[in-house]
Amino acid sequence: MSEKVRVLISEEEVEKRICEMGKEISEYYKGEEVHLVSVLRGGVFFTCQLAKRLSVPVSLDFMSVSSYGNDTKSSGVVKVIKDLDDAIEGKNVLVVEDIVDSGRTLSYLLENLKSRKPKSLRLCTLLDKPECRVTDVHVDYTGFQIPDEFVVGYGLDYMQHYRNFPYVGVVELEDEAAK
Ligand SMILES: O=P(O)(O)OC[C@H]1O[C@H](OP(=O)(O)OP(=O)(O)O)[C@H](O)[C@@H]1O
Ligand code: HPA
Ligand SMILES: [Mg+2]
Repeated sequence: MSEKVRVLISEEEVEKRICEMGKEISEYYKGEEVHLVSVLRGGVFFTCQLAKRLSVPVSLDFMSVSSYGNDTKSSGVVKVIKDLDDAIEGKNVLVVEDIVDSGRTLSYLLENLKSRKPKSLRLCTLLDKPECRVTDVHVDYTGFQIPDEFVVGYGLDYMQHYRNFPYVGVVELEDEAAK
């Protein structure tokens, strides 16, 4: 098997949308500070781009969770690989993710963070696949709703590849033997 990547959302579209999201989020937190919790590894590209578009004071921390490993299907088990460095009690926490798919990762993570008593807790995702949800997750800010296709780029990987692509693309698997 080899794979091809078809562009789904161009670099220009992604960056234009992130600017819009930055304005909306800055408006919401006006007069307050926001503490971004970036979800490694996938969320890091979107976090950097979004953070540059926020006009309110920003602080930043990272948490690493994983449930896909090298598969295109969720294992169903969310593993914490790295916890936050700092406490979030009393902070306005905005979780920044690349994608909400089955919802398992974010449902687990939001419950986990809620128990640490932040002042507020909201979720921002670049991509959302609403039709794939197996667990309810409330998303406050969505960049794009996309269909049920496995996507890469802008932080998202297939077998750890393509995270650095500046656009969002769909992975198309090609059977070498069928050629
Ligand atoms: O809604 P879900 O079905 O839970 O899927 C979404 C999660 O899956 C991916 O992470 P992954 O577990 O692949 O780890 P990674 O970010 O390190 O690639 C993605 O970055 C989200 O965190
Ligand atoms: O569509 C996807 N692509 C890459 N990683 C993912 N993790 C959940 N859904 C996806
Ligand atoms: Mg992830």
